[in-house]
Amino acid sequence: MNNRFFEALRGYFPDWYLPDVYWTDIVEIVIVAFLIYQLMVWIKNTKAWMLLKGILVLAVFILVAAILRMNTILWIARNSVSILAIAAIVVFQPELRRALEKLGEKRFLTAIVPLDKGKENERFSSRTIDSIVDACFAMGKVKTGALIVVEQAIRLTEYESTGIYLDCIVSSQVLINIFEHNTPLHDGAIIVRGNRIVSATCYLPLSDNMEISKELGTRHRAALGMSEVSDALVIAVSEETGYVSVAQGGQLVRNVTPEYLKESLIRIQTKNTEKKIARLWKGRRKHERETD
Ligand SMILES: Nc1ncnc2c1ncn2[C@@H]1O[C@H](COP(=O)(O)OP(=O)(O)OP(=O)(O)O)[C@@H](O)[C@H]1O
Repeated sequence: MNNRFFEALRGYFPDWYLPDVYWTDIVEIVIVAFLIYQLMVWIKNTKAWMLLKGILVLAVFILVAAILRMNTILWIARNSVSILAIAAIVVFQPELRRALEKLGEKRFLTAIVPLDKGKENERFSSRTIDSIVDACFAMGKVKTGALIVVEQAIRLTEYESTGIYLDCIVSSQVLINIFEHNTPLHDGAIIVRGNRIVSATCYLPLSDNMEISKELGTRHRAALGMSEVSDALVIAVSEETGYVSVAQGGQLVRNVTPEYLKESLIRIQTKNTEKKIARLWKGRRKHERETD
């Protein structure tokens, strides 16, 4: 069909050069366009944008050097390309890691290869959501600082190990107790996995985002930093203002309402696909029985 189409087109435009296009070529174009788009989005959302601007300035400088035949500069440029490439990989290691992790996070991968089946069971309940929301706003009211990391698909083992190992069910009372001033566990962050608090006093990576408000200190910087290097949802309760803030995907939303926090938590509550399929299947069977 493809060939017939191009033959007909060639008949109409005999002088035109029309290459043979197969469906694989179209798929290839779509894949490449998608990859370029993702790369552009990645560049826009990370420090890579600054790098790109730097590369452009360097490229213009080298072009001018080439036009003016400045051989020493050209020799330096030629010999430092590989060093610069390695330096870029080192500097952008967190972003590159995040990009690869994001690739593994994609739902289509887990839909085809159910690698994360175990994680499905670790989804948190609505009771956990209510406990977190209640505790955060209760702590905010009395200006008790808190930092809560709600783990998602990416395991936070390396951060978990910086704190004190715990294994207890999430409840608002436990959360309030952990962050109570002058208690051994109040400093640092807690990590919530499923319905359990797995670690307290954890040290999180600090964001080096220059755009973050100067009035925010290290607690909020740590919340943002954690959200930049993982898919976790991080909640910070300010000791200074009592405001509850939410960081996710490198974005910090300050002074959120209980409804906003609850909705954010519901959104990340892992959907149990198995249950869904079972429910659909059950519904179908029921329907079949009724129509029998
Ligand atoms: N890297 C980190 N990882 C985990 N917790 C951290 C980290 N840095 C700071 N914190 C927590 O934040 C507390 C200090 O908060 P700081 O006052 O500097 O931040 P802030 O953003 O101004 O918050 P607040 O509004 O509550 O004062 C520390 O006592 C500690 O509990």
